[in-house]
Amino acid sequence: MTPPPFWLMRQAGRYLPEYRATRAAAGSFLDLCYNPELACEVTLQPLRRYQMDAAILFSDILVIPDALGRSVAFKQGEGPVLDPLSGAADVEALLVSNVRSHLKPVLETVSRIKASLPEKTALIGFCGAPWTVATYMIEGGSSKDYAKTKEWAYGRPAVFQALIDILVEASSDYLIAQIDAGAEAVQIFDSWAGVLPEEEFRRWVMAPIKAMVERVKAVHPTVPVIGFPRGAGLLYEDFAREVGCDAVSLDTTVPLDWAARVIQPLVTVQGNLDPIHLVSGGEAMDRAIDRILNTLGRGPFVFNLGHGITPAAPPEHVARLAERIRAFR
Ligand SMILES: Cc1c2[nH]c(c1CCC(=O)O)Cc1[nH]c(c(CCC(=O)O)c1C)Cc1[nH]c(c(CCC(=O)O)c1C)Cc1[nH]c(c(C)c1CCC(=O)O)C2
Repeated sequence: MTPPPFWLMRQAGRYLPEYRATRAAAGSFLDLCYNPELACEVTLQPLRRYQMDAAILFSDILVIPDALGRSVAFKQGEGPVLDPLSGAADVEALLVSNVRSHLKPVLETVSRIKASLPEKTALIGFCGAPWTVATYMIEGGSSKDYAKTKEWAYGRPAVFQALIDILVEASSDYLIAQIDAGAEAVQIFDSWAGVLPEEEFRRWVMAPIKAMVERVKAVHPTVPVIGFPRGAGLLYEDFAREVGCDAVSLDTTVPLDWAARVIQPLVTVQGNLDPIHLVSGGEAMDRAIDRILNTLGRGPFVFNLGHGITPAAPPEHVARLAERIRAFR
């Protein structure tokens, strides 16, 4: 047995003092996302400490609404704040043709990272999935219940479909451009996939991601696509079977034995250490890491967290995690 490859969602971030220093020098969070030199620097920071097997582009899923002409801001302690879409007229006014030129700095960041990475380290590009990005655009930020977005999806499906179609096209083009610039795999983050009933999950999570995978594969057939339908529960199986992703990222709640038996025969699995184990550390973290390695580490597997690392994780716990994965035989 060789140790599985690993990287961590949000591996560049506030738990690292060097990130906080660069972030403070950059101005706003979006300024950092659009500054190729500094975005490349923060992408590489966690790799210098922990030598992950992959780097993930430093950016955010909300650069797409920003590129489409919606106002996006990140307020200290509040998370993202967007000017919420109010209806069909706002959807029609989205600046679809603006996306590639607006996101040029991000593509330059990709090229810079690629040029700085050793050959053996993979570069992962990413974007948000249409459903999750739509929730931010309609709610105007984070949400507890996604009520407005669901009202659009259930009660005004034609308008909602028009928005989803725009996001499918813009996001696939963006992923293709990231691959053109040097990304060697891409991940589609559907962080709020888990709040929908079955029928709507198929329509608003599975179908748009399937359309995106088809578009990306038409241009780059061999570049792996990782899907992350966080919270999909039992629907992880149909997602893995039907959407066309090469790998599926498992959230923290997915039972390991079930994943080994049902999902791993279909696709490569990635996951799923609870990020809070990285905060509490100690023997409980060690046991959780070992269970994941022992259950999933003998099949096609990438070690990761079940969601993004939190600012409270002590960097030495991440070092302990990296050591433990590398010691797996
Ligand atoms: C839902 C979502 C967002 N962004 C993202 C998602 C999907 C994954 C997930 O569910 O966590 C994805 C994302 N955001 C960021 C990355 C960078 C790459 C990485 O290291 O993984 C990635 C892949 C940087 C970031 N994106 C953000 C930060 C923190 C901003 C800061 O430094 O002040 C970072 C490092 C801001 C952000 N961006 C978003 C929120 C809700 C927030 C505020 C919450 C927070 O502050 O952690 C939207």
